[in-house]
Amino acid sequence: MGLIESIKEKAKLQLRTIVLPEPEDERVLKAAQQVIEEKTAKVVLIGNVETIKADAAKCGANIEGATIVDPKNFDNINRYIDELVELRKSKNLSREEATEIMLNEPRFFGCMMVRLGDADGLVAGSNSPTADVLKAAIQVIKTAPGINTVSSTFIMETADGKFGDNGLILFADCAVIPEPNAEQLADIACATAATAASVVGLDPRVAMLSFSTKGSASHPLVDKVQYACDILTERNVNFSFDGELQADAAIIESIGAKKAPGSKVAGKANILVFPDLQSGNIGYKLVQRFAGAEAHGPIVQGLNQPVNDLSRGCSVEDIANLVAITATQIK
Ligand SMILES: CC(C)(COP(=O)(O)OP(=O)(O)OC[C@H]1O[C@@H](n2cnc3c(N)ncnc32)[C@H](O)[C@@H]1OP(=O)(O)O)[C@@H](O)C(=O)NCCC(=O)NCCS
Ligand SMILES: CC(=O)OP(=O)(O)O
Repeated sequence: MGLIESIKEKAKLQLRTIVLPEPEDERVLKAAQQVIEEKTAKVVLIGNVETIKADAAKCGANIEGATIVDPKNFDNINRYIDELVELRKSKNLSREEATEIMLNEPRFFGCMMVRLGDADGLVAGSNSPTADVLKAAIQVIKTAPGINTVSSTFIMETADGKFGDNGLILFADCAVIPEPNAEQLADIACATAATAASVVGLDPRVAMLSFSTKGSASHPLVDKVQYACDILTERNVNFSFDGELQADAAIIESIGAKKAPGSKVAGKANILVFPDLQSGNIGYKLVQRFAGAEAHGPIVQGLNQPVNDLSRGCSVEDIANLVAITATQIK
């Protein structure tokens, strides 16, 4: 059974409730139909009931079985507004501003459904930039206890099975932190190792990427990655990691052996931690488009409850797959 099939089997057993706050996008409506048919989750769509039904009819999506929640006609709206005012007290958010957000920003409303237990998780981003989804998630859901850093990972399913574990390899962070410092890079490594183990069932081998392998180049940017490795050593983490490594040394056995002899990770990494968001985001899109890899995510890490983002270039299948992944992240 492939990765997504096995995740869907797990999701079916739990039948969680997942919010899709962007039903104005016909891919979301078609994905809702697929999720309902595959029974991987219960679906909540946010918006005006008549509009959503008309849009679904127009694009031929059968969304029977989905629950439609209209914030403008929602019994519990005052509770949601009060909660947002409380959460943003330190930012002096007024009740009027909170009301405006809850009525008109479905990603915030959807995150509040999750926070207050009216839904289990949320998937958005097909019709909005990542920053909009992340802001709603970070402000409403917040980080999990003891976690400082929200980051993300893509599960890359490469076609020929040569890289990672039978073709499965995680890339991080490709969506959240533009310029991570060494501490944040170490947090990204820890979070991605946890996702690899819990969502994909991998034994993590983390390569901390750079344009240098083991001191082959000198630059403050290389120092940052080396320092992140020192932090991981200090933390005494329970997974294999090595760095700094170039990408070829991380994934090609013969090159890893030449550039980083004796490394437990070089040549066989199944997690690549990129040094910043420029390299991470560009890197995942090139592998997805040039190599035809499936890119599942970005799976957001470090939040107290699961909210996952999509690329605006996603397919109906990508949305349905991420709904299943989200459903299995719920504890
Ligand atoms: C993630 C992102 C939206 C956060 O921006 P921001 O302006 O700091 O967001 P907010 O002001 O809503 O943050 C709310 C709080 O979360 C904190 N926060 C922001 N990013 C965080 C992170 N990665 N982890 C933990 N906390 C974070 C902020 O410091 C802020 O704290 P405060 O309320 O105590 O002041 C921003 O870093 C971003 O745009 N990232 C790039 C997204 C992107 O374009 N990706 C490329 C395509 S996928
Ligand atoms: C993750 C990502 O790059 O999202 P988008 O393509 O929507 O910017």
